[in-house]
Amino acid sequence: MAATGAATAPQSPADPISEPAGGDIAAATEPPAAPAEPRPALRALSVTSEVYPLVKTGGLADVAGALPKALADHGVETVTLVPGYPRVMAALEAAEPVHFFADLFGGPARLLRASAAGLDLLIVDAPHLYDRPGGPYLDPNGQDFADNPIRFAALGAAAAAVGLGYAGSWQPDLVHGHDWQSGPAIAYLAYAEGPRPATVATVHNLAFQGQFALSLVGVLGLPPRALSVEGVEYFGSVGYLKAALRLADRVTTVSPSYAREIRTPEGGMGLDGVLRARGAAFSGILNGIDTGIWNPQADPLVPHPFGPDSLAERQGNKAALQRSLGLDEHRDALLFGVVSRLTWQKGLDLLVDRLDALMMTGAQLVVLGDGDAAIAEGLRGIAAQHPNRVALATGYDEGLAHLIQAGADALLVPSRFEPCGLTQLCALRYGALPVVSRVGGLNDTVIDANPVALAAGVATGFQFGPVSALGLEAVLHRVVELWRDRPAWRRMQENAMRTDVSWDRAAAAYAALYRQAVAERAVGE
Ligand SMILES: Nc1ncnc2c1ncn2[C@@H]1O[C@H](COP(=O)(O)OP(=O)(O)O[C@H]2O[C@H](CO)[C@@H](O)[C@H](O)[C@H]2O)[C@@H](O)[C@H]1O
Repeated sequence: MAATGAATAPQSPADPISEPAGGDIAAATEPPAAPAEPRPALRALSVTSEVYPLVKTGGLADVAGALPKALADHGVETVTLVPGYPRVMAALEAAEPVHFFADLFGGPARLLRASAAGLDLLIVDAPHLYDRPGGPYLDPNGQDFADNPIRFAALGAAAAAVGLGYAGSWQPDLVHGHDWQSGPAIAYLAYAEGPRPATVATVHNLAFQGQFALSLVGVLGLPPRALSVEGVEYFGSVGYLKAALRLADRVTTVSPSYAREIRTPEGGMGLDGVLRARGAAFSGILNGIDTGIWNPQADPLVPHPFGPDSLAERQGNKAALQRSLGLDEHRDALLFGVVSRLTWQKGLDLLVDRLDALMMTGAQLVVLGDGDAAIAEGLRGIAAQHPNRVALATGYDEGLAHLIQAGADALLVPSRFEPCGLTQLCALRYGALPVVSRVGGLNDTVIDANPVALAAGVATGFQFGPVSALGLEAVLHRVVELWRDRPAWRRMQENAMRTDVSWDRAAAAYAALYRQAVAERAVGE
């Protein structure tokens, strides 16, 4: 594959990141240089398949949306590269073309520079790949787009073009790729000749690996040596996530506990060996949440704002939540909430299994979620038996998600594995005590109400393990027991709400990691 610059650039689709004939129109149209401003300490290109609020299917979007703002306080200027899906294109106010690709995997494409929702964006406007109905990955029937490997290879080719400095005038010091969709970006940069930016790959969920037929290698335009165990080859196929984990200068995941778990054969989903081999280049940095959006004292989606010193106000939100879903408006009924994808990962089948036991305690349950039809069916069945005590809301509903956090007494997250988890962080901030399995980031963010933590006054929620229906039932009984002691419950709510769940610490850690990676690359070159 060509490295940088037009001089070496063939025009074959199998070499998508080489300089196309269109050239750099931004360079041609830019006004004369203004007096030099101090250059920001570090420029990062974030490569992601989703970013809140433009396009979201899960927590990756939240992270990609919030991290740039938090990094700005740590001397990092971030530009976010996303595919030009219809909903992204529709959100752009003013977009400036900064580069043309004559042929980006089967059609012409443009790179647009724009801002939207406070984000500085580069958009891959490739209608043949992204302008279609459906979500970012699935068609309207819920099937993966057959050309997903190509769609995200194109994102990677655009990332590499920006990273290598021949797509527009902005060039990053570092490229930060998220999940398997950014594997090609990391691979193109790793196999580029000449200087390149440092690279960081972050795993938000090891279960999604982007594994495709070996024949794809020819289409990607990677050099033959890429097809080895040291490169993109993964158990006889092409592995996008594997490539990122193997080839990025630094690899991170979203909590220290998950970083430990996925280094083991039990938790590593086939990639533990690759991760162990990275040694100290692989680490866990705990996610935060956007505390501007998730602020119970000033949340436009919450009818009764409240803080740790005005917890009584929460009662109005609980009543509003019960009313909106047709539950009895009992203030003393312990109201559990769930906001989640309904999947095996999230362990909600365990909840279905134990719902009868929960009903016997007199508690109420509100579930907002979408996904597995069998889990939804199980919940619907119980809701039909207890219409005034159990409600299931399907679909994606931002307003209801906020109201559940603000009105439920406890939030259930019984995940089988959880890289970090964001809903328990929102729950801490909103005083809905999180009830979580002792895995991954759930383990790192919730302090269990065991006798020692209660005596020390530091408990913020409930943990259970092992992750089983019986384990869940046991913790539900502990929660019900503690609910009877309202002063203790209230103390826990105050602790929970005072927990620092912001991005600040994580942003400092990412900024430090970026600087190390950039410094090492400079030395290595
Ligand atoms: N029906 C619905 N309506 C409205 N909002 C809904 C919703 N269902 C879910 N959400 C929202 O979607 C987000 C889900 O984030 P999570 O971190 O809990 O899970 P996810 O598994 O998608 O993310 C993966 O990536 C993130 C980010 O790194 C990791 O924290 C996580 O462990 C990993 O599995 C939250 O903001 C939640 O409020």
